[in-house]
Amino acid sequence: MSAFWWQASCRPLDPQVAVQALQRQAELTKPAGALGQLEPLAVRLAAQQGRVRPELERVCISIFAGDHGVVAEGVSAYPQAVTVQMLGNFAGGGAAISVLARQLGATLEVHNLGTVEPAPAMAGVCQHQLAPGTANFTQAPAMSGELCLAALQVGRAVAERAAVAGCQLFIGGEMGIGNTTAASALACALLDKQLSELVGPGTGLDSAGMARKIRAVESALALHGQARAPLDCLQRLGGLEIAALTGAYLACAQQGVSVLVDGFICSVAALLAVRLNPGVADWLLFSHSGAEPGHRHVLAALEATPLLQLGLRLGEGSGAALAVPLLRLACALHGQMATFSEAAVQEHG
Ligand SMILES: O=C(O)c1ccc[n+]([C@@H]2O[C@H](COP(=O)([O-])O)[C@@H](O)[C@H]2O)c1
Ligand SMILES: Cc1cc2nc[nH]c2cc1C
Repeated sequence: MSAFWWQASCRPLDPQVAVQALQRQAELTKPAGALGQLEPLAVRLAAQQGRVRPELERVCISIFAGDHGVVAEGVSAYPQAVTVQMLGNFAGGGAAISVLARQLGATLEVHNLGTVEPAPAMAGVCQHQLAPGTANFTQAPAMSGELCLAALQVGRAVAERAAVAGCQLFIGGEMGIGNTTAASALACALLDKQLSELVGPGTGLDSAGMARKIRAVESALALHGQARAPLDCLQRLGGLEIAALTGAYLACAQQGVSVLVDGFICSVAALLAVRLNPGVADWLLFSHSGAEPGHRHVLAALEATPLLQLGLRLGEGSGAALAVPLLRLACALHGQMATFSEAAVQEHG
């Protein structure tokens, strides 16, 4: 018996299907390896789905939102009120992720974990309101232990519902003014890297803003620097939406649902999930390497090979959504291309 839910085993990949899918790749009418990263991607999806020809019909996108006390340090180019305001935009269909979800035929859920201004009841937004955002972590832990566990649990429940609904690919998105400061502070605590490599402009800070953001992360690390255990780091330096994402990734891996990870903040949540339960790594696919400078270091720590590099820095799950057509096409190629013998094409020179 595991002491905590997140320590329970993740679903194992299907090794026999992996071998069969690899064999099929070798028989398709193309030079070996010519489809580059798309080949291991299709094989990985096959091993995750337990079917030699995987498919990605049912894509589920869940956005997690929360406010951050650290915005009091002047660390974002945008006001805190944007977090709540964007919830309406997500549900109303006008946000980037709303457009992408429609184009992909994906489901889109919006979960408000907790904002300073309580969000008005809005159709299409699940209001959890666990707390009025986090505390300013330059002065106190961002969350109590209980709050952190409650936020993890929201993500877990969302992922478990997605699994029951037959979701074949889970995309977590986030919205939270100030959350790149939290993600950078977490990356500093979790990785053996210089702070200057892990703190960036987020939504578009100028140089004075960057100086304030660096000072805020330095103060946070001075206060909480002893934290190394992932859950302790999350509680002290994280955010409600980051905790929910972490819980969702853990539960997806336990339920056997493939995950497509979005940008910098989501990648930090993925790193936390893998540190809490290494079996999660088998279920993670990485969509892109974005503009925030810390992102590539977090991806490197996860030994991730992201599919796209488009200079994205939006969040909301948008980078992951943009990579879905590529995943679907990788599955179509893997499943529908003719083999050398089927097409009567000579295999060897
Ligand atoms: O996903 C990313 O890589 C990313 C990079 C920069 C900014 N963001 C988004 O911008 C917000 C955080 O930026 P900031 O400057 O307020 O910390 C938050 O809502 C994120 O979704 C997202
Ligand atoms: C407008 C806006 C939209 C966003 N979506 C995710 N983060 C965001 C930050 C801002 C400022």
